[in-house]
Amino acid sequence: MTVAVERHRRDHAAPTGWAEARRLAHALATPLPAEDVPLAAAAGRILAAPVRAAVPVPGFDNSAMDGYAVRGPGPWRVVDRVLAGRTRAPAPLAERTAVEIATGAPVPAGADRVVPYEAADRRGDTVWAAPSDRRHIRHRGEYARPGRDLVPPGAPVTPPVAGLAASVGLDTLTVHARPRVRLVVSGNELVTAGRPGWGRVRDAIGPMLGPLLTSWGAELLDTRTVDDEPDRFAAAVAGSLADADVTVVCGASSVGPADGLHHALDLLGATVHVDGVACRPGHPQVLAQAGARWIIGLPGNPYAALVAALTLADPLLAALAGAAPSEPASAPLVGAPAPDERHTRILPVRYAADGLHPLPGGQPGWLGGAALADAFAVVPPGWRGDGPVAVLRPGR
Ligand SMILES: Nc1nc2c(c(=O)[nH]1)N[C@H]1C(S)=C(S)[C@@H](COP(=O)(O)OP(=O)(O)OC[C@H]3O[C@@H](n4cnc5c(N)ncnc54)[C@H](O)[C@@H]3O)O[C@H]1N2
Ligand code: MOO
Repeated sequence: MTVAVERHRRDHAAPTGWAEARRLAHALATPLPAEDVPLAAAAGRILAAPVRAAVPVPGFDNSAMDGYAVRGPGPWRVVDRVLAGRTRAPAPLAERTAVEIATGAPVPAGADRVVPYEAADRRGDTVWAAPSDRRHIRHRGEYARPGRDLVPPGAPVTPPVAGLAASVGLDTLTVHARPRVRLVVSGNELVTAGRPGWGRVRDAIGPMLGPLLTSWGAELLDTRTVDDEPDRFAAAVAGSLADADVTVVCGASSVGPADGLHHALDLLGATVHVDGVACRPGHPQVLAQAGARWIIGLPGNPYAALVAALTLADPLLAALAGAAPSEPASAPLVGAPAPDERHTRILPVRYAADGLHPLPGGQPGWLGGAALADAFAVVPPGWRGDGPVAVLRPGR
């Protein structure tokens, strides 16, 4: 009870505005150190150093078409056939000769252009073609020279970035470490499998947040369940800090006698940056820091937990991974909710031709609306149904 009474006093502090909470969660954190990782493992990470060409691309003058490499005015006598994959240069072309050539094969020195098959007329060993300005030759280093920076630090490693890196001779990329995250799910009432008996509640947050945090770039260390006894709960949070950059706690963030997050943060001497956010649902959310470690407290109601994760976990993980804050899209909202002067409301919505339509089933304790949602509309305080609203899409 002492815990609850202390909390009531602190709870008079004004909550942080939703947009400000989101901004703080990104602005307060600095990126984790850089590491070199193989291309296959780099997708989704954020570059800590530029992608720098190690070799010229193309690596040698080569044909952009299947056809004939020719020299001088035609007709030309076909003297050889050059396919891709050879590692020695073909013999230089003499005047009025041609080689049959494949796309990507090295063009012999002296060739003026490549005549595609479609533009060529071959009879026996002789080939004719109309004059043309199109050369169809890709020159060594025309796309990139060694040492050229192609993608800047801070950019995400998309599949094309990985492909580009391979094309310029790289096997690894220098990226920021992934934030190591642990989920601590608390509640005496929780069960983690099967049909909950009377008085029991199935944990819905662990199965939702694990994949969500991973989609935001986290390396999920594990999910731990812990009961509500304050000292055991505090020990679980303290223990998690040993190896987790971010400990996400759910179901202990409010003001009740069993809501021990603030007690745990006091014992840790943590700095609390956000304690309550002016949004519905999801107001009992916490962002705290103990040294270089971060603690996020999410409410126990599952939809409220999702909203709070969108508010604090998404931007914090982005910042630790070295990514820019995600800029929400915006779209008109059709069917205004009742005005709320003080809170930002986060609604599950479906896209339609005329805009976003709120879905039923957005109660704090129920994921029915969220499960069918295309996205989540952010309705600012005092919104009266005019103009577009910001839209969040989990799983960027
Ligand atoms: N006097 C006040 N009471 C409450 C307030 C308040 O401001 N003043 N806020 C309410 C709001 S809003 C929320 S949200 C909850 C948040 O409470 P906690 O974060 O401390 O969470 P619990 O009390 O443990 O649980 C709340 C609710 O959610 C269920 N739950 C918890 N964990 C899970 C889980 N992993 N999966 C599914 N369901 C879960 C739990 O059984 C409770 O029903 O506080 C309100 N009270
Ligand atoms: O966070 Mo609570 O209702 O706002 O579920």
